[in-house]
Amino acid sequence: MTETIHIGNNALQELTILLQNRAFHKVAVLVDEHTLAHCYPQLKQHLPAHELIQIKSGEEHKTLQTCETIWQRMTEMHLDRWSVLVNLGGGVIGDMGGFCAALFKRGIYFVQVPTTLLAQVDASVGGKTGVDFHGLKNHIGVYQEPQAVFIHPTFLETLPQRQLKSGYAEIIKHWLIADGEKFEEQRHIGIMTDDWEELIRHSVAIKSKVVEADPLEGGLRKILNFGHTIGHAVETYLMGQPGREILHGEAIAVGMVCEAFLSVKKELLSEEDLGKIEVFLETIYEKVVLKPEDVEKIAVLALQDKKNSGFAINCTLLRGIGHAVYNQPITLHDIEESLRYYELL
Ligand SMILES: NC(=O)c1ccc[n+]([C@@H]2O[C@H](COP(=O)([O-])OP(=O)(O)OC[C@H]3O[C@@H](n4cnc5c(N)ncnc54)[C@H](O)[C@@H]3O)[C@@H](O)[C@H]2O)c1
Ligand SMILES: O=C(O)C(=O)C[C@@H](O)[C@H](O)[C@H](O)COP(=O)(O)O
Ligand SMILES: [Zn+2]
Repeated sequence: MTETIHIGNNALQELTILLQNRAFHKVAVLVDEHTLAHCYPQLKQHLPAHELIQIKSGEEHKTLQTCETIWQRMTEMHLDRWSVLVNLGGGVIGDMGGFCAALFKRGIYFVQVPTTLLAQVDASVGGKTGVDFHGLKNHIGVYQEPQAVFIHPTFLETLPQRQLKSGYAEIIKHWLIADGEKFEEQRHIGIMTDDWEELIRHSVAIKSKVVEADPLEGGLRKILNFGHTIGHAVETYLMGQPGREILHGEAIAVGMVCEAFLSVKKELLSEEDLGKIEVFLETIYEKVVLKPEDVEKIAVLALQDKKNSGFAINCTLLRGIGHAVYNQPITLHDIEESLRYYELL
């Protein structure tokens, strides 16, 4: 089933219509402290009677422990199987809220109301839900598509610039795997764009088409994971180093440089295209400082990647800008070489 996706400043009206039509027994809204302050005041005008579940923001709270808190609140509210959880937040809220709804009483309904650029262009679409496990990214989870997705670009007005940039990395990823012309056009504009809605629609269209073709990531959907084999390893490794944590999109930007480097090494991508990708990403993201002693510890984390077959690391690489290829075998040595390449840039 492909979820219904509403994009635009009438999206919240569409949410009202859905809730009226479906007449869910109970409505609960999952927020963190920032979305409670910045987004909930506008959302609540579009909701029937409902209750709030508030959790702390941040990747470090995307855990089974937080899920227990959410499930306890859902139990206290006596949510039944005809209730709905409205996830008002970024990818952490959406992934964890979707996971909690999918497992509670073997599954209640949920809808995504993404409030970060990253969630609006990527996380809210496609039904990947879950939590981190001892730092391993999305190690525990299920595929469960929401009833619908309501993307309200106005929510981005209160999003900090660093978070905006984090989401922009997933937009760049979509161009690199599926639209080389868009990459070529936008790399000269950069993040100064003020027409987020057009870029959101373009990204959602790319992701939706891939998810519709391969919802459970048997093959093609792995292209949406470009930059993530190494990006997730970097994100996990730095998450465990107090003061060195980086945002998901920042880690994926590192991963995209490294996996583009390996695309050249595997004679898929040209040196010229690697240069274009590096220059564009360098103009947007601060260099993530990696020390020589980090490299081997980061590389081994890629052995847990969900695209792998046993201990064989299956990476998504680029056959050109706008053309991704999945299930490309790489080694720990390849990953270490790519990280050292990044380190020396
Ligand atoms: N399921 C998927 O397909 C998918 C895709 C991409 C990323 N993800 C996951 O998404 C997570 C990252 O999501 P994220 O980047 O949205 O981070 P996030 O959910 O942590 O939100 C980022 C920060 O912005 C705050 N915030 C949210 N909306 C705001 C607003 N409108 N105004 C002001 N502050 C606001 C949050 O409180 C938080 O502090 C990662 O865990 C990643 O693994 C999932
Ligand atoms: O939807 C997908 O498929 C993606 O790979 C989107 C990614 O941007 C996202 O970070 C996803 O959560 C990563 O998936 P995972 O299976 O590597 O945890
Ligand atoms: Zn991602």
